[in-house]
Amino acid sequence: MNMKTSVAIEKAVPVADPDIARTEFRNAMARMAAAVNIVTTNGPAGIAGFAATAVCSVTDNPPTLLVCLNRGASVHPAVTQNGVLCVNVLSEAHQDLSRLFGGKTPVVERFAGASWSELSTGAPVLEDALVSFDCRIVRQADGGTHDILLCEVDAIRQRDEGQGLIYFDRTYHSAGRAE
Ligand SMILES: NC(=O)C1=CN([C@@H]2O[C@H](COP(=O)(O)OP(=O)(O)OC[C@H]3O[C@@H](n4cnc5c(N)ncnc54)[C@H](O)[C@@H]3O)[C@@H](O)[C@H]2O)C=CC1
Ligand SMILES: Cc1cc2nc3c(=O)[nH]c(=O)nc-3n(C[C@H](O)[C@H](O)[C@H](O)COP(=O)(O)O)c2cc1C
Repeated sequence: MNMKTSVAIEKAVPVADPDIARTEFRNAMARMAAAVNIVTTNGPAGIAGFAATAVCSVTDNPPTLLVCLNRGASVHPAVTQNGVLCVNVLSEAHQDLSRLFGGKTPVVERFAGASWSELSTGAPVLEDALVSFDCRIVRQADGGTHDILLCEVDAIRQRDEGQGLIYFDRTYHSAGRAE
């Protein structure tokens, strides 16, 4: 079969200028679809939460996730000092909530946008999240501008209905079935 594609394949040229490299990297990352989460924390350093796509599974033994958090984010001290966090996986109904937690908005306004409960660590659990992973941060690695947080899962709450929320090409999409 003669299958033609209309995809332009460009030669990979290493970029010397770090600003251009950052822009190219971000433009490339914008083509990588990702699930959207709200990562929350609570404890002695206060309540906080932020929208996050840099979240993934590490191992199931013990169940562990990683979360990459920008060191310059206003939420950084609260998350790292509390040592606990909850990864709340968003549904398609949560676009506005994701925008609220995506930066700049004061913490009180962020949490006023939805209903919350808690599981074992005290980190806020979004009532209608698709799934919530309540975690303790067990290790922190240096990722340059970001800290890579290894998080052991203490408790999980999930619901069966609802479609996922996907971030792709800098816009939100619903994660329906492909077929
Ligand atoms: N991992 C991260 O820290 C992410 C941060 N953001 C922030 O949200 C805002 C809006 O982002 P977009 O509309 O998607 O446009 P954008 O051009 O800033 O980002 C495009 C893509 O690049 C990646 N990215 C962006 N900033 C990054 C960073 N500082 N470190 C590592 N990867 C990064 C993400 O995959 C993002 O979807 C920006 O301020 C951006 O920095 C967004 C997504 C992920
Ligand atoms: C869709 C989306 C995904 C994001 N993913 C991450 C992420 O994985 N890690 C991160 O540190 N910041 C991420 N951000 C940015 C944070 O949500 C934002 O910096 C955070 O809310 C703190 O902002 P503040 O410093 O204004 O409080 C993301 C933003 C958006 C809109």
